[in-house]
Amino acid sequence: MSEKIRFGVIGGSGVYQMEALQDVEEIQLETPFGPPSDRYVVGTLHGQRVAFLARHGRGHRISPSRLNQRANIYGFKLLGVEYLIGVSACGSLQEQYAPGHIVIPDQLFDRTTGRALSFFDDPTVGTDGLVVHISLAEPFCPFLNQICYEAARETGNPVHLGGNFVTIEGPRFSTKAESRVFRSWGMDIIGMTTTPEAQLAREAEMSYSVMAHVTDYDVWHETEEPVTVEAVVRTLLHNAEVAKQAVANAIRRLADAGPSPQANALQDAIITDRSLVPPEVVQRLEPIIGKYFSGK
Ligand SMILES: CSC[C@H]1O[C@H](OP(=O)(O)O)[C@H](O)[C@@H]1O
Ligand SMILES: Nc1ncnc2[nH]cnc12
Repeated sequence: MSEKIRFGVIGGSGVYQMEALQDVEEIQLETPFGPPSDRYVVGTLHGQRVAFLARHGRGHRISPSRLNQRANIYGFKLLGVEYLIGVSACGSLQEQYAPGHIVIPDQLFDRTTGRALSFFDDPTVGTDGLVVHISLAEPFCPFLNQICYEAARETGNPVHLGGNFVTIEGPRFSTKAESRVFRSWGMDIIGMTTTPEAQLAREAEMSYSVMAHVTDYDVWHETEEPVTVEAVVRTLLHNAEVAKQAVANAIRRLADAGPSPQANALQDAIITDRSLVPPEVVQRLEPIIGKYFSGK
């Protein structure tokens, strides 16, 4: 890959393309983890090269549990992405986060059950022999969160900086009992895809934030109907336009940004004696860990 593309965008429900990209080319990538959700669409926005991927594939064909999120993130890494913005539809668990609002969460709570959560924990692709424990105390990049917040505010749409985002396995929506428990735990918004996207981005040393746009009040609200796909889609049209505008503003604000603040996230995370890590493991994960083994 000759050209380095520093900025990436993953579009979720309702965001399957970014019309603002110019001089577009489509790139099909293969990864050691299999194929990403779709072809990457690379184009220019505010003078920056940006790679866009439809998280569920164009046409929304892949269920949250079946997403090959490792392939998606690995593909962005191959392209050279340092800053990655996810766009996600979410339910609200608090009255003040109303449908149509944007939330830039600062915390993540994992309630998924069956996903591949790490590049470094997969016997089927031969990563035995390398143990890595990243820090996820701050699961979203605080620097990028601030940029996304200001970028979203610029649209004039209501936006909240901070919030606890719970990721459920899906694909079903929650029961009322579950929704009430999440509220009692202090959760603010609910979705199905930010785990493991956020932690894989951290493992890949990218800055990652999610622009979560609220489509519904999940199922806890006394006076609102329980969430349905129909209700989500009704709100999506407005939300998707605001989110795309906010992402474009964020790219403009990132134009002069230095290297990602997460660029050394693996520095203190590799516990295995480096001389014992099998060369094939290093080779398979070269775009992610190569720099830590180049002097081996
Ligand atoms: C269409 S409602 C449920 C669906 O929407 C969200 O998707 P994404 O995060 O990709 O925008 C949610 O996580 C579920 O996958
Ligand atoms: N209520 C909800 N629960 C989980 N994911 C969602 N995506 C949009 N609304 C949602």
